[in-house]
Amino acid sequence: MKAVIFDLDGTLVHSAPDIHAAANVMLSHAGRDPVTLEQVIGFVGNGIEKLVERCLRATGGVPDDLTPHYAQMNRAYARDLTTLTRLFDGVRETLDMLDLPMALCTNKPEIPARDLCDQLDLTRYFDVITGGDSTPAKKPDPLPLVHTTVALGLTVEECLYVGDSVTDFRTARAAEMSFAYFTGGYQPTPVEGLRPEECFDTWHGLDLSRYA
Ligand SMILES: O=C(O)COP(=O)(O)O
Repeated sequence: MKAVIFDLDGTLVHSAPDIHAAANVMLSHAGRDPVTLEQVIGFVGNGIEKLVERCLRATGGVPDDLTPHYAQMNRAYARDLTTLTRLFDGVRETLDMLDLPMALCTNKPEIPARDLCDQLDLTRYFDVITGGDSTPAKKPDPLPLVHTTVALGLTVEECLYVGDSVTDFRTARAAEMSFAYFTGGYQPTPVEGLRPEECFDTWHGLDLSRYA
């Protein structure tokens, strides 16, 4: 293994509280009731547009024109990207100890992904940051992961992808890349087709080389 590529939300950072706050600002502008943090945790992972759509569906239905709701969500989220967002315990120690090139491949749009990393002092770890709008397709399409690999100057066989969701798992499988599943994130339920030895539930003392 020559590099490790990480998912962001629910894998490295517990970002749902800020996403939740922004979603409720967006919903209040739309005249809707708020959603709970637990609902939002279930809505994260397929990009901000899907999250907005899922919030609106859960509170009365999806309007024909989603554009103003996306804009409202993006504005509210950009204001408070890291007010409530924290690294999962043990993440920084793992990143500090890993003596390999590292990259990010998230469905969060690239600008907020980069800003969040800057604000939490994460940017310096990553040679490549691929957001949900950095390529024409989002995960679970393999394109963003393959793009990240190529940008690292490596092949898919030389990289490990680390994520917390079925979407991440399917992305890695579609790209034919090794995968490690963090079960302490946003989708703790077992995934069909995932071998138990590919799972870990804590970042403390983690040796990622065993998943390669
Ligand atoms: O859905 C999002 O916006 C981001 O989710 P991800 O970091 O788990 O890909």
